[in-house]
Formats: sequence, structure tokens, C-alpha cells
Amino acid sequence: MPEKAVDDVMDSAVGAHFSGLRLEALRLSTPSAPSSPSSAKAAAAAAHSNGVVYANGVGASSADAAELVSPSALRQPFVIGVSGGTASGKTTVCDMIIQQLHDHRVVLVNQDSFYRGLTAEESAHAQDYNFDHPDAFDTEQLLECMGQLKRAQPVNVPIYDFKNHRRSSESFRKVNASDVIILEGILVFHDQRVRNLMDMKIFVDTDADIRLARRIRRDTVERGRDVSSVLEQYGRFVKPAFDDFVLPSKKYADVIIPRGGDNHVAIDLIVQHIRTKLGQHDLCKIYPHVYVVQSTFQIRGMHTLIRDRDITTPDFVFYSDRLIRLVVEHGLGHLPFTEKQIITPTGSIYMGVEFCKKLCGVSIVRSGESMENALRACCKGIKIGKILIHRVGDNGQQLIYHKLPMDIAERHVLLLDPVLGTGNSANQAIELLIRKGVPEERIIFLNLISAPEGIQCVCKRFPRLKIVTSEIDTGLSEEYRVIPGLGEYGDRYFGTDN
Ligand SMILES: Nc1ncnc2c1ncn2[C@@H]1O[C@H](COP(=O)(O)OP(=O)(O)O)[C@@H](O)[C@H]1O
Ligand SMILES: Nc1ccn([C@@H]2O[C@H](COP(=O)(O)O)[C@@H](O)[C@H]2O)c(=O)n1
Ligand SMILES: [Mg+2]
Repeated sequence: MPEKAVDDVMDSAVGAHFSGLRLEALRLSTPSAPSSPSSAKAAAAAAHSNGVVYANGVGASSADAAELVSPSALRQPFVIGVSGGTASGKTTVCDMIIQQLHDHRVVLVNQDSFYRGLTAEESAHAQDYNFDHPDAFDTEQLLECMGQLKRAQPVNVPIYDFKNHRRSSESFRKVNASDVIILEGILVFHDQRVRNLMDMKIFVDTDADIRLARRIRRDTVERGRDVSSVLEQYGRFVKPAFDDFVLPSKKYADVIIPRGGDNHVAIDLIVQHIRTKLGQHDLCKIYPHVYVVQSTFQIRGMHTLIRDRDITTPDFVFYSDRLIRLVVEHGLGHLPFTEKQIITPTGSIYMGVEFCKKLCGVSIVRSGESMENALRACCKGIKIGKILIHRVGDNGQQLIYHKLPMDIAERHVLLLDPVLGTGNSANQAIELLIRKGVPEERIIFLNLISAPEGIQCVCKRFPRLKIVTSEIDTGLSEEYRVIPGLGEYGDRYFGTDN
């Protein structure tokens, strides 16, 4: 690219946001082609398998892992509650989720395991016992087990036999501490203390007639009952308890799955959500300065829209802007502050804080410019610099042009690029900022999506820099594209795609 043209690009791009004008062309001799995706993938895979290290050492798979992960970076496991009426398909749905995930870091805990065993006398009149009432479960023991798992300790879960209504006296099922715990049962949303353990609640909603038909088949085939006893128990206890306890707890659900295991779309979405959580867990454990905006279904919904190849440009811009705003706000939360006391209109003292004033934005041209408006909306009058990284041919040479505030060395820098792919251009930009005197720990790199390979590449080189992102994707393709990704972000945002 001729220097004049670049000058024009930079001048038109930079607008009137700062006065310190510099243009410098750097010819880099170090090859900067993306590091091979296979080696990056191998590194990501290694980190993936090593990432699960527990406070008590359970599950640590290598000595390297212990070095990589600092105990302060450990997070709580992600707990998913699955409720619904009897024979709605709860166990089936959980089994499908676990099978699809194919990941050892997910464990299932069944509320059924915590049924109180009947005494000999109660067993003799089992037909009169209400197994659908909350008192039929030892909820204290369930809470204790879940507490242990949350504290990353393995637990022995009882084994319950539906045929004789007793727990096995000799054997237990050993459940290891894991990153994702799924807790399923008819009444897991009933007790507030159990509900409070959950990060996500799913209700499996299946038509009552279908449930009854399935229950008759299951209980006669698997639980040693005959049809008339199933029907009698259903009318006397199961249905009334469903109406009194199970159905009223549906209101606590975040997600309702109609048709249970037949609803493949819902199961795929949940699997995808858990995968995202697992990816975040590993990388956030390994790199304590990686922050992922807390996922909500609003955020997931916006990602679903902007990742859809058929979305219109105005919608892409609208939802990208909303997401970017969240990332920017989160990033600003990592800036230092000073305490400040003010007087409110009621004459009272309010002990507050004052924002850090010495900051600026730097966008990596061109797609990083799409994040500038959100930054300006949050920080009135903020100076925004630009860095353009231009590849010259295929030999790895790059030209870097920049326009940065004169006093950038004294500022905190919010580096803007919506997609962190290989991490190579991000590293070039960060190196330049450091050469300009910005300390590594004063740089916050903001993106919408990040590939694990990019996070590894940047964090290994700049371990004190912070990365704030809204989702971590699966990885890079052979062509270094983020997968599932969202395509050429700049073209989609500025409407220059086809
Ligand atoms: N989508 C489905 N189609 C047909 N049968 C199903 C389906 N989902 C579950 N079942 C069967 O219905 C019975 C009840 O399912 P289960 O998953 O045990 O329900 P829950 O755990 O909610 O009681 C089981 O025998 C199971 O094999
Ligand atoms: N000894 C027992 C214990 C429980 N039940 C019934 O099991 C149902 C809960 O399990 P799901 O897999 O169907 O959710 C519940 O409705 C109890 O009536 C039983 O029959 N015998
Ligand atoms: Mg079940």
C-alpha cells in the first residue's frame, strides 16, 4: 500500500478525537504468518486436558497443570438443575446431553438417589407411601453432597433400588468433582436452598398423557410394578403431588423444553451453552486475566443473531453495538478508581468513587473502529488512536501504521478489535503500544469473540494484559478463521460484504 494512501486512510479514520499525530512505518523482519493451527490446536488441547485441577488435587492430570493453574483462578462448577413431572424425560434428556458433550468434566446427580430408604414396616405398606412428597427425599444429604462437589471434593452418592424401595447398604456411586454438575429430579426446584445452588434451570415439559403411558411402560418393565399398581399410585400420589409441588416450581425455570428428548433443537442449544461454559472454565483457569462477560440468554440471543449469515446489515450493526457496549462496560470495570465523597440533594454524604481519567482507546483498523462508538458513548470525549496492520505479500512482512495520543504512555489503553483469531495482529499492536511506553498491565484488550488459540498466543506473550470478551469460540479452521465465528466482521459491520 503506498504511504500516501495509508496517510489518507489514517487521517480520515482518525477524525478529531486527538491531536497527537504520528505516522510511522515499521518493517518487521520476523516472520509473522499465523502460527500453525495444528500446533495451536495441540496447545489448546493440552491446556484443555490439563485445565481441570481441583483444590484437593482430585482430577489433576499432570504436574504441568499444577504449574499452569493458580488456585486463585479456580472457579465454582456450573450447576444445571433439570426438573419436570415423572416420566417427562428428565433422565433421558440428561443422558442425551452428557452423551453429546462427550466430556469427562460433566457429571450427573439424580435426586432419586436421595430417596429415604423405607423401613421393613414401611416396605410392607409401600403402596401407601407417598414417594412424590418432598419429605420422601433426604434433602439435607443432597445439599451436603452438592456442597462437597461445589467445594471440588468427590462424593459417594447412594444407590437407590426402586424395586425394594431401599438404598444399597454396601455400594455407592463415586462422583468426582467436575466443572459442570447436572442435578435432575421431580422436586429439584422445590427447596429454595437446592435452587440456589443452580446456575441454570431447565424444566422438561411433556404432555401428561404421554407421561402416564411412559410411566406405565417403564415401571412395569424396569421397576417391578404391575399396571394396576402404577395406575393406583398415579391417581393417589403422583398426580396430586405433581399439581401441588412440581408444576408450581416450573416458574423457576430459565429454559422450558417441550417434548423432552424429542426436542433435538433444545438439546443442541443446551449442549452448545455447556460447551461454551467448559471452554471458558479452562481458559479462565489457566489465564487469570481473561474475563468473559457473564453469559445470559439475552447475550446468547444476540450472538445467535449476529452469527447468523442471513442477518441484515442494520440488524448486525444493532446487535453488535449492544454486545460491544456490554464488553466495553465490563472492560471499564477493570480500570483503577479513586474514592470520592459527594453531598447528595438530600444533604447526605455519599461515599463513592471517581473514574480513572487517564485512559484512551486504540482501535485496530478496520473492524476495531466498529467498537469506537460504544467506547465514546461510555467515556465522553475519550481520545481514540488507531493501528493499521498491513500484510505485505506472503513472506510474513508487515507494515504497521499508527496514530496514537502523544501522551499514551501515561494512559490506560482499551485496545479494540471485535475478533481475536490467531492473536498475531493483536500481538503486533500490543508490542507497538509497549514500545510507546504503555505498561503491559495497563492494556485491556476488548473483543466480541475470541478463539482459544488467540487467547493462548496473546496471554503467553503478555501475561499481565487483560482480555475481556463476550464469548470464547471453539477454535480456528485450517484457514485461520474463527469457528463457529461470525465471518468478516468489518465487511459485515460496514456493509461492504456481498
Ligand atoms: N422421547 C421419548 N420417546 C419415547 N420414550 C421416551 C422418550 N423419552 C423418554 N422415554 C421413555 O420414557 C420413560 C421415562 O423417561 P425418563 O427419562 O426415565 O423420565 P424421567 O426421568 O423424567 O422420569 C423411559 O422408559 C424412557 O425410556
Ligand atoms: N420407591 C419408589 C421411589 C420413587 N417412585 C416414583 O419415582 C418417581 C420419580 O422418578 P422419575 O424418574 O419418574 O422422575 C416419582 O414419581 C415416584 O412416584 C416409586 O414409584 N417408587
Ligand atoms: Mg428419572
